Amino acid sequence: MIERFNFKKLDLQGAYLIRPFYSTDERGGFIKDFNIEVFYKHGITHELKEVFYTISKKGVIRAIHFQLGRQQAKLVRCVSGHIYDVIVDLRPKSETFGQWRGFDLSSENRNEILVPEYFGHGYLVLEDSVVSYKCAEVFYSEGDSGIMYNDPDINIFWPFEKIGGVEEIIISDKDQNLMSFQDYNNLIQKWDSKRGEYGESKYNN
Ligand SMILES: Cc1cn([C@H]2C[C@H](O)[C@@H](COP(=O)(O)OP(=O)(O)O[C@H]3O[C@@H](C)C(=O)[C@@H](O)[C@H]3O)O2)c(=O)[nH]c1=O
Repeated sequence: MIERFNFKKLDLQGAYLIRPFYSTDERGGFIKDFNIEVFYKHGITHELKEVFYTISKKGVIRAIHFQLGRQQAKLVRCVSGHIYDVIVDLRPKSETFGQWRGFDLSSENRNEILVPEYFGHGYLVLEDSVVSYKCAEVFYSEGDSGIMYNDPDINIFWPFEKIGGVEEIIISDKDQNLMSFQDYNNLIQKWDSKRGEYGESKYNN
């Protein structure tokens, strides 16, 4: 069995749901989740700069993260287990600013999400999981930032019932003290006046 790469443009402009190349035979399976030429053909021209993996127990929530400065587009896939993955459009000039979309990513469905620059990203772990990231920018610790997973303005519907309720979440200290969407809006205003247009150029910090 051979399944070719498949790219689905999402309604948050610049984001994609991608099914990797997959083939199976009597030995097992073969998955290719990135190929520069195929991605280029579909208009995704990010340079791959960094790859990392996170390992999480059921109930872990990592959200909603982004880098302030040195924007980092990333290709995210759950290589083992099952997560509920969420992207949030944080481009102030976008028609879908502040909107979120959620996706089941699992080793079974093999789906991956292309998270564009200026998006927030996070996930809830529904089964013990390993998640892979292929990033178009390196990690920039000074710019490491995020918005609270339960921000009332963004209002993400996390499937907490699948982990036994919200009281079961496992969350880092950092993620319990992230900014609100309102704070983010205020921050953007400051950037606008100090550094020019947000959303159209990469910052060099
Ligand atoms: C993300 C990252 C973290 N680190 C370090 C910082 C810290 O000491 C340790 C763990 O970092 P964190 O707690 O921020 O890891 P984590 O909460 O898994 O952060 C990740 O969450 C998801 C949702 C994303 O989208 C990623 O881009 C990233 O922000 O690893 C790096 O050295 N390089 C990296 O690229």
